[in-house]
Amino acid sequence: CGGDDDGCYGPIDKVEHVRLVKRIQPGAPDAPYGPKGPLEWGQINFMHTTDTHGWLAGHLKEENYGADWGDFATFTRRMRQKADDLGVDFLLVDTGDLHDGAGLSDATTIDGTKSMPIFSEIEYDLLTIGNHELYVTEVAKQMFNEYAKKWGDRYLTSNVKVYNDATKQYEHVGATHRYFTTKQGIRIMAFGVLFDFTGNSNASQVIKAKDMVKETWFQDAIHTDKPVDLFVLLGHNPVRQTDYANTFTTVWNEIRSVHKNTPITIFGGHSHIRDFAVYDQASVGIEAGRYCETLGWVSQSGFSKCNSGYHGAKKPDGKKLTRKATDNSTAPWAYSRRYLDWNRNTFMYHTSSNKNFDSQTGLEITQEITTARKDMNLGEVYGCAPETYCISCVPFDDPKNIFPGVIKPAVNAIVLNDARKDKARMIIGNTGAIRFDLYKGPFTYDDNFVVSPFRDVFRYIPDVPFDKASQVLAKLNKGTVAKRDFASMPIARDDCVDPLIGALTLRDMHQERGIVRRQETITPGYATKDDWGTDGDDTEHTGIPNYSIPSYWESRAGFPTGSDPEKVDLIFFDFIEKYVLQDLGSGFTSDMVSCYINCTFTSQDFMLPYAKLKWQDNIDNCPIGA
Ligand SMILES: O=c1ccn([C@@H]2O[C@H](COP(=O)(O)O)[C@@H](O)[C@H]2O)c(=O)[nH]1
Ligand SMILES: [Zn+2]
Ligand SMILES: [Zn+2]
Repeated sequence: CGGDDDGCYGPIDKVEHVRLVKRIQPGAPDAPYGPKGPLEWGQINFMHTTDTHGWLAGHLKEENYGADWGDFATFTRRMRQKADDLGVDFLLVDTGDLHDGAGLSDATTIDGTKSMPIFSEIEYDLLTIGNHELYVTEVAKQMFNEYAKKWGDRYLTSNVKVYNDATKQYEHVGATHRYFTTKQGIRIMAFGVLFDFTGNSNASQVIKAKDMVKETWFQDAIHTDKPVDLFVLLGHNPVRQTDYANTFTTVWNEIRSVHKNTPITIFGGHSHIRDFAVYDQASVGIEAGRYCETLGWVSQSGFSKCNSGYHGAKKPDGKKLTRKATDNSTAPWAYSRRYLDWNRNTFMYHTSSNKNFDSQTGLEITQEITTARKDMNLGEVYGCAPETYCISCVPFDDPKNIFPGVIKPAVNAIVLNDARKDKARMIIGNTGAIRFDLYKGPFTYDDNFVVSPFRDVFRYIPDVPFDKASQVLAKLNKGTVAKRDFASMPIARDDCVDPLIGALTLRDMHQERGIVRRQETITPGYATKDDWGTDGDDTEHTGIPNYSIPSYWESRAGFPTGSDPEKVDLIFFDFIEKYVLQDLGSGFTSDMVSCYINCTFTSQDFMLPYAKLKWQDNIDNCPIGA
């Protein structure tokens, strides 16, 4: 086990490369199970990213999601070129949540200082803002002052304003909307709508969708005299209409009330799932998962000289799209959708690029990531985790679940105020603060942020009667704080083949050339079910078990043996302080709450000391395990 070549980490001084997993080379024997067939190109083609949360280095411990931002840059350039060759349109869209999930974005004093310049090297056509750009004032200002300016009218924040220190007013971060004509003549009106988010700092304002649609600029935009061939609705906003956070429907209804037949194509996010929802025969929406695991693909045809300004000449080798949004559609629009696994094998396959895949720009971006990771010591190993612990692949009380397996023992051991160490204590957190599974093997500085990226301060109320404190967890879990809907997370499914894709010929050709090499077994991963069924995943997977977990966890320490204490120190993240106080009930007020260790000790600070304390066995010879 001596470095990145054999798939293992070395000791600290050797871990300095971004490529902790092997680079997948064409035809390599361990290349992951590959895409099922070529993409169906339409007259307009979209690639979609969302909820990247700083994962620009790719998944260093999961080969199937191992491509980095440099590989992605190369892929997007090649796809754009391919679109030009086919004489069709290609638009690249991102729907926000750029921070909070990886060391590259979160290990700097202000989130994003290193990751955002790298993120913005991709030439997106349309972008919008996520809630994670609004929790922290400095981050909101960074978006307003730097990236909104850089992205100009491509950055659509229809219902989000940030306080401008110069004008002393709240102003839209980016543009409210964009009207533009594509290379091939499609005239688009686009909006970018964040769900009705309320957890933002006072540096920003989020206008509720129901109010936004009444605003003059919006009414003017949907009543424009200019011809609109296609509405594009992007948003950090779940596409599924039944999701508690969905406000696309409000905006969609307003557009539809004016434009009965104009197609509306939607790009969503926030719920971290792969999803595709059919709104009506002229409207579909896609959501491209999370954390640089998924790249969403939607293509659309049906534009003609009679119904649009389209003048493109789709070349005969592009496959004609035939799938309508609904079975009984009489509209001219046909679509395809696909969820691509984020790895080099996928990227090479879809660009038929074999050994020539890499581009100078892509390699330079990879190098920037490598340098940034090195400067930030992200590869530094703090311990050797003895097991893999997951958030939801086993039941919540299973020893291999990350909460009983790691988080509770870690806070019990590390979150301790010396002056109060003799007091019994209860620590309560929201499960949503723990963001990713922890893999057996080297636990790096980066992994600290991957597992627990937020700077949520541990606060407490001293000496809370145990009978009151012990009721809080159950009340929180019954309460109003919205729980993420995991309904369409990975599920097992039957084998399936998209009947409309004449894929095998080209695929076989690729296999002969060694671009894709199939493994004997299908690997675990996303097995998505959406409004069109189960044929959306570009690479088939067996699915991963997904157990529902409660919204909150609790851990107890320093309790007397065999009995309950009279009083406890009740410790919790400041992020949930409001709800804890509500559930404690009368007699408990915010002036009773103070920082537990100090006001800078946060949820970013307990995992590294725990790894140093508990996971030192095999530290110099620590293989990555399953
Ligand atoms: O300071 C924070 C901020 C957020 N959270 C958790 O994150 C989710 C929202 O994440 P999305 O990626 O937007 O879905 C929020 O519900 C919290 O669970 C946090 O714990 N601390
Ligand atoms: Zn997110
Ligand atoms: Zn979000």
